[in-house]
Amino acid sequence: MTNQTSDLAAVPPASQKSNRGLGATLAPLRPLLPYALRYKRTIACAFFALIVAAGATLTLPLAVRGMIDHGFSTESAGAVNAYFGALIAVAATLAAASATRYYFVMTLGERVVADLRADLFKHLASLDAAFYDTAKTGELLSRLTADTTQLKSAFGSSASVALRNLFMFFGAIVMMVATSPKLAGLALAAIPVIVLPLIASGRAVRGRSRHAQDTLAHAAAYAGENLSAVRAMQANGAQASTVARFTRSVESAYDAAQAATQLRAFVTAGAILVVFTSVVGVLWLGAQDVLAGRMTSGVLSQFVLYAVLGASSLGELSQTWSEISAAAGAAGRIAEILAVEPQIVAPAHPTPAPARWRGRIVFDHVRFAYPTAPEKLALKDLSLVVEPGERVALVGPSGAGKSTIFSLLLRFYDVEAGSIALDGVDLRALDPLDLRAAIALAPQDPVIFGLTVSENIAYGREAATREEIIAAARRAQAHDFIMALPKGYETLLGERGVTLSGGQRQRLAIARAILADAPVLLLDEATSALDAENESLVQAALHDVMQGRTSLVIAHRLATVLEADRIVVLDEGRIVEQGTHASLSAAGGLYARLAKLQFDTERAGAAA
Ligand SMILES: Nc1ncnc2c1ncn2[C@@H]1O[C@H](COP(=O)(O)OP(=O)(O)OP(=O)(O)O)[C@@H](O)[C@H]1O
Repeated sequence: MTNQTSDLAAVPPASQKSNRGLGATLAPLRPLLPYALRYKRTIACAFFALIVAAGATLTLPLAVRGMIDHGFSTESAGAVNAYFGALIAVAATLAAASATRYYFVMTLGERVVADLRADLFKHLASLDAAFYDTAKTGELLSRLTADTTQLKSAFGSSASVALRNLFMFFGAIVMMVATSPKLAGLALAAIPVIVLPLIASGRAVRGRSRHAQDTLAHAAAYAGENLSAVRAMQANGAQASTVARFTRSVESAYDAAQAATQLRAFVTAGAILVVFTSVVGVLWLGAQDVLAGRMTSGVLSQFVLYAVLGASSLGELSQTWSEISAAAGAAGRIAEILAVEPQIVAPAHPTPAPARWRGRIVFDHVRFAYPTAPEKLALKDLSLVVEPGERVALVGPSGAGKSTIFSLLLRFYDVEAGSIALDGVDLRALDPLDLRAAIALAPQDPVIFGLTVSENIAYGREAATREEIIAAARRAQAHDFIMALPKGYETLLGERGVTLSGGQRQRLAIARAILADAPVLLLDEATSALDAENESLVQAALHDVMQGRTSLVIAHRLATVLEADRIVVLDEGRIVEQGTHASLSAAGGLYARLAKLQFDTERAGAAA
């Protein structure tokens, strides 16, 4: 199979859509709405708390005014206590409402993101081989984790901060008008002067920070890819160049972020200057009114407090706006993945699987090209019948199409022309789950998961009992080495556990296949030479697992081809010869040449 090469330069340019309006920016968040709407009660509680908190904040200036106008005068000394008491009450309400809002809003964010992550992974698991031929796992992982985390902050804190400030802003304006229509009119006239440049610069900031985010995501994907293949990187001596390339992309992410930060710094300075100049200007006018006796100092204080509340809400709004639009970007990326339709799905009315398959496989004039290389046929008009219980060895030079036969049988891809049938049922008429349950696969380099030995053997068959697992391991000649591991069947394998040798991994995969007890066995023999002991153990295990099953083996060993009922020789996507080892050797064709090359070396290797 081909490996996807990674290249930072090949990454598509960041989506630069900085000139979008409010609706367009928020549109990508819409698919997430159903997730939030599942929790209507939480939303209602958060909303209620939000209104109470905003209301409490807005009454503060009223209390302050009363305090200034009446609290300090000797004739109403008793009012002092009342006003201060009221202030405390307002503060207590504010505290309780803010805490409640925080709790419900954060809960909602966590809940929505947990649901979304689960759905996204379920969706990713359903996508087919063609999708993964081109997808970058690093980027998918970053969408599953980083993008959803960004959404959490949007759904949680940012949305609630934005809503609170929106409430506060309009509340403050209403109260300003109520306090002094004249001053309010003046202050409102200043708003466009403040807001318009803010909005314009906000767009620029957003564009730059999105660029920074995208650059960083690609750098992360690149790092992920290289770390997951760290041995290949080190073995090829590519450490220095990989590090240099990663450093370069991190630097360019820094530059992009720096550009956004600079712009934001200027915007902040400008905004503060304009806002405060306007407030001071209005205050000066108000002060004239107070001096002329047209207004009390308490009313002026109240007005100023509302103006400050309004202005700071506006400031916070502009800040959360950039966070929310970043989250909209993340939502857009997630929505893109959720929109990918799996190509290999069960038909509307799948043919039910029989209680027991016989295991007759028919390839009928199959033509197939991989979606990533549509012009290059991997199988050309291939026809092959494998009878129930027959053991067929597939032999052929590299790239002949042996693994492709396996992928098509497992229906990782659909054929372009012709058909494949199991016991007379076209694979496309079956539910892929039923089909795959009928097939056990032991690949050349079996994947060992970061689970215990017994969980690895029972992978995909969680219901298997301990006895069944041990019986399978015994038949696969794996029991003895497993018992020699530190914790036997409970030993943790994989990245954070014990590493197994090639022969041990093969036998574990064979145990997995035995436990699966499927009527069809697909086995890709390891090409790497095993030591004599492992070799004979693996052969014995294979002999056992092939009993009574239809077996297709990509054969690399003499012992395997000798044991096969039939050898099928493939070349360039076609069957060129069929027969037994003896007949094909005598025929002097491709098989004879391949066998001489490969098995002579094998004998020489065994003799050495
Ligand atoms: N995922 C893929 N995308 C595109 N082309 C592929 C893919 N996998 C295999 N091919 C191509 O299809 C052809 C058949 O490949 P296949 O892996 O079936 O050969 P093979 O006989 O199993 O070879 P080997 O013994 O080296 O594994 C080759 O030309 C290969 O480059």
